Amino acid sequence: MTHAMSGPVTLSLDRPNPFDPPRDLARWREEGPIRPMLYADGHVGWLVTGYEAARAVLADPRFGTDLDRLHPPVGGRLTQRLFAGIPGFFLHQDPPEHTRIRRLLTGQFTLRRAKELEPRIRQIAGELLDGMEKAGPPVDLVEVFALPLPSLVICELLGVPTGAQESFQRQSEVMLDLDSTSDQVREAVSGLMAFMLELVDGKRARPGEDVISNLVATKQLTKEEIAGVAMLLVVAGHETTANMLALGTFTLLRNPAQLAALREDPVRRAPAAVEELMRYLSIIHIGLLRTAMADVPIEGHMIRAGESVTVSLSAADRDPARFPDPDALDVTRPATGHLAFGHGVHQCIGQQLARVEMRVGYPALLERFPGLRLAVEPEQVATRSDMAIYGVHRLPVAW
Ligand code: HEM
Repeated sequence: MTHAMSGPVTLSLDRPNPFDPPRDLARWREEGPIRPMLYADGHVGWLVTGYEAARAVLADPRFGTDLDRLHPPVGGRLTQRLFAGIPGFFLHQDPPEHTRIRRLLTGQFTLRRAKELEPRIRQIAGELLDGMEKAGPPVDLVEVFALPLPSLVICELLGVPTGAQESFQRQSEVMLDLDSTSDQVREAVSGLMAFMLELVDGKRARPGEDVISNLVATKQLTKEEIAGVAMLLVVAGHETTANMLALGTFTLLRNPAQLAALREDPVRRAPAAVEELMRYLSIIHIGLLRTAMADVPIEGHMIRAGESVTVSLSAADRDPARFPDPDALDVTRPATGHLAFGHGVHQCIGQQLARVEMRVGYPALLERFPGLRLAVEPEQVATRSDMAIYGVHRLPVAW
């Protein structure tokens, strides 16, 4: 149904229900797939809420991701700005620069490569769960499992030597700590960058079988660019997977019928459940930011060169035109085609790895703790509605 649209809307990040997209998005999507929106700096850009329109924008090379041109839709600053100027940070580069770097990595992030890592991921998950069992209930699932799992996998991927893992984790912890100030994060970013530069030197001297050594071997990137790529992999692959593991577990614990369906055959049902949790939760909270680099007509609107566009993945992934009964969590539905990993040239390069981490992580957790439950009232679980990536700050659980 199409209603007459009023003036530009203002995006709220408030979620009346912790598992549903921010307020108003569903209503706005009903009114149309794209609409004018007031940005934090006072200029009027666009908000995309419909699935097809979201795909169209993300697939269109006339929309760019250059940090200098992006404007925050809400809040005073873009957290991404902390990474401005880091060479090799290709998430915020447009083709052909983006293509030059990304194509050197794609071969290392295939499904086959992710599957090869599966036994090691299973082992890491098992060891973390041993620690959790030993600690005894209650524990914070984020601290003991959801965050260290992707963190250790990234160490493995980048070939961070065992002795240096602690220093790496200390630096990335500050960077990812939600209570860190901008100054602390800035300091951690430069600390981690220094760590990465040293790591690249180490790999030049003693190559291994890891992403950094492989990038060094291509001889196509500078040392700084390789360190920047490594930095991006840490930033992009850490909090995202961690939040999916923790928020996904919270979601399952609050949907007992769905949890029971997954528990019936966790390993076989995990792949579909992971896709559905990805769709249902679509954790990139604000959405993906783009700037039009030319005039582009979309769904009857003309987006002018220079205007900002925010693509709300959480609204698109609940579009009833694409997913029947979209607000119902159904871990057995075919949810593929969701946009939670993005779409187009920037579509998540780590998606197969993230999938394996989740397909291993959820069943391992559920099988180890058949009585897993929240250790606090659900209302007491603090959600990250103030962060770029949605999730939970802590998830106290018992069993
Ligand atoms: C559940 C976990 C994850 C989610 C929800 C997620 C989501 C996303 C999304 C939506 C994008 C597109 C951003 C855009 O178009 O502006 C993206 C890009 C990216 N992701 Fe992921 N991601 C996850 C896990 C990972 C992992 C495990 C890694 C690597 C180890 C990773 C590395 C990257 C990189 C490097 C990019 C930039 C790609 C480019 O610009 O070409 N992600 N991710």
